[in-house]
Amino acid sequence: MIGRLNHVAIAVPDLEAASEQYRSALGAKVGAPQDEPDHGVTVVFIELPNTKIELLYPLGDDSPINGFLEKNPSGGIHHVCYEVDDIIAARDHLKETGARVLGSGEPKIGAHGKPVLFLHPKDFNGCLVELEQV
Ligand SMILES: C[C@@H](C(=O)O)C(=O)SCCNC(=O)CCNC(=O)[C@H](O)C(C)(C)COP(=O)(O)OP(=O)(O)OC[C@H]1O[C@@H](n2cnc3c(N)ncnc32)[C@H](O)[C@@H]1OP(=O)(O)O
Ligand SMILES: [Co+2]
Repeated sequence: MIGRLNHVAIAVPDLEAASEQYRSALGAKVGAPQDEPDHGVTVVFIELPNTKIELLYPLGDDSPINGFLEKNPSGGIHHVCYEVDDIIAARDHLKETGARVLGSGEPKIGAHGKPVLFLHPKDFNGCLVELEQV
């Protein structure tokens, strides 16, 4: 059911410093910061030849990544995003397997303008999973 790896997200305590490090130390192609108010984060995408890295920084007081950054003050890998063809079919199948779909259970529009959903990390070996319909 899942297809390509769309992105790996890293929560960072300093978005500008992390962007600059990927640009100058790692020599990566780094995009501009993008506010995602529906998701409570500001994101910076880094284009790699085979996938993307999504740097995440909290936006607003009730950002879903506040708790993660409190527990991991120097940042850390926050989620992986897999592509699916049909997010509603994927969601319904996953619910049948007992996986918890986060939030309202309805897809939201993600940073690429496409529907996304999140699955509880405790149901996936401690790894928060995002699904994106492509
Ligand atoms: C823009 C968009 C896009 O790409 O298009 C995005 O990516 S938006 C990316 C940001 N949006 C999201 O993450 C939306 C989905 N996330 C959520 O709903 C939340 O962050 C949860 C995953 C439910 C975590 O909520 P909260 O921080 O309140 O944590 P909690 O204290 O209830 O956590 C319950 C347990 O899960 C662990 N936990 C929390 N976040 C985790 C993570 N990212 N990876 C692995 N484990 C994690 C905690 O350490 C804790 O474990 P222990 O009990 O063992 O200590
Ligand atoms: Co993401």
